[in-house]
Amino acid sequence: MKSIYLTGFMGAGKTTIGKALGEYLKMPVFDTDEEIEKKEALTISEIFERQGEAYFRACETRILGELPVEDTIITTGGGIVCKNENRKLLKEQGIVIFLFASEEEIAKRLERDETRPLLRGDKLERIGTLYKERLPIYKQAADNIINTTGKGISEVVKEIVACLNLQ
Ligand SMILES: Nc1ncnc2c1ncn2[C@@H]1O[C@H](COP(=O)(O)OP(=O)(O)OP(=O)(O)O)[C@@H](O)[C@H]1O
Ligand SMILES: O=C(O)C1=C[C@@H](O)[C@@H](O)[C@H](O)C1
Ligand SMILES: [Mg+2]
Repeated sequence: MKSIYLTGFMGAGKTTIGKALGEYLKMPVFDTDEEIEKKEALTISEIFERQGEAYFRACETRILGELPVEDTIITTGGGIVCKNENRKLLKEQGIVIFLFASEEEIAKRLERDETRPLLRGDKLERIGTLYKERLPIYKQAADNIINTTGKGISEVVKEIVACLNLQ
């Protein structure tokens, strides 16, 4: 089977759901953010501060080209779909599942988070701007959309399994 890519906004639950899905399906899971942090030996925030966003985006494209394209779950960074080159790689290499959550739910989930560099400053304003910009891109790049709003992790995992006909 082609690899499964989870996409969506920061806080959509890609990393959390991906790990649970991997356990459920007994499949290996890679998270592009975690892989980049390991490779660079820096946190995402440090990469943004020291090398800038453009460098981080180049790391994302490189890692997409290196991760397995079969029988693997790949949880992506929230901005991976912003580059046309990345959207092409996702479409060619795997099944793309967009984890949707409402803007209000995202704001609630990330209320106390300070790790995401793009949300520094007025967090609600940053979420609002990026959310509106990106929502059509996530939709356009997706093979399947799962609404996670108000749902628990195991419920979302079961919906993904059902939509992939893997049960
Ligand atoms: N379905 C859910 N219900 C409630 N909380 C959730 C759900 N999914 C994730 N969360 C919580 O939201 C927060 C962000 O989740 P997570 O880190 O998995 O998001 P992400 O999509 O990987 O974000 P990023 O794009 O920044 O990597 C975590 O605290 C997680 O526990
Ligand atoms: O939405 C984004 O652009 C980001 C999401 C995170 O997963 C990280 O990749 C980083 O914080 C940038
Ligand atoms: Mg994540």
